[in-house]
Amino acid sequence: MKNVKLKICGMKYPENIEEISTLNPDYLGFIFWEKSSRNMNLETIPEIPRSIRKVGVFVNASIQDIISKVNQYQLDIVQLHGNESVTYCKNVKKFGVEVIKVFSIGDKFDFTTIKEYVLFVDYFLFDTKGKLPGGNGITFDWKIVENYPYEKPFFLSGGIGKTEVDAIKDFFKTDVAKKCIAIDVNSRFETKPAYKSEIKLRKFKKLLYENEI
Ligand SMILES: O=C(O)c1ccccc1N[C@@H]1O[C@H](COP(=O)(O)O)[C@@H](O)[C@H]1O
Repeated sequence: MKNVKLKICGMKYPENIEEISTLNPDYLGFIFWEKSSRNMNLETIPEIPRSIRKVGVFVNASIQDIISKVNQYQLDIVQLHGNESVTYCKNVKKFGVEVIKVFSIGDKFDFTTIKEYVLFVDYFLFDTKGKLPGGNGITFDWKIVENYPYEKPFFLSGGIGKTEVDAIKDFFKTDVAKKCIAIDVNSRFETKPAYKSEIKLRKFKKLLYENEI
């Protein structure tokens, strides 16, 4: 049994945060990008179990802004979803948070281009290249990830919904999946922007479990 972790991203509404927390995901994500319909604008995040790690998602933000949000919302992890450099990641890590660096994948991807990041981030996250920096709701060809050459663990993301369960199952038969620590879901589980369906997510979690993913 692989027991992959689950990250539910793009949370915004207090009652929905509390409701989705009852599913005990491993990570809850909050978008800090003003142009997103999921932009987080609450003063505080409601109390959630400590076992659920809070991830702040940023797109080319200033380090100052990141640090202020980490302190305000007690974020455990920072997800960098823009063109942040290796030096930038290194500087964010100095503040004692874990760093997820995102790379968006198109028709092909040269993993040698991200080698310099390996020493300075905690995880990679592979998302689909699209019109928006993230939250495009479309999948990419996961076969590309089979060429991933590093040991650094990664999150698999981009348009994942219930219809991807069979593909996820197949992906977890590949060698590279040993390095995939989490499945990241977002727009495909929404009933309206940023509002996640508890029923759909519960079913998805159950399907992952039943398929021994
Ligand atoms: O969701 C957004 O609005 C968003 C905006 C800016 C950066 C990242 C964003 N979301 C991230 O995108 C991925 C994939 O989402 P989806 O499944 O394709 O909807 C996810 O990691 C979100 O954190």
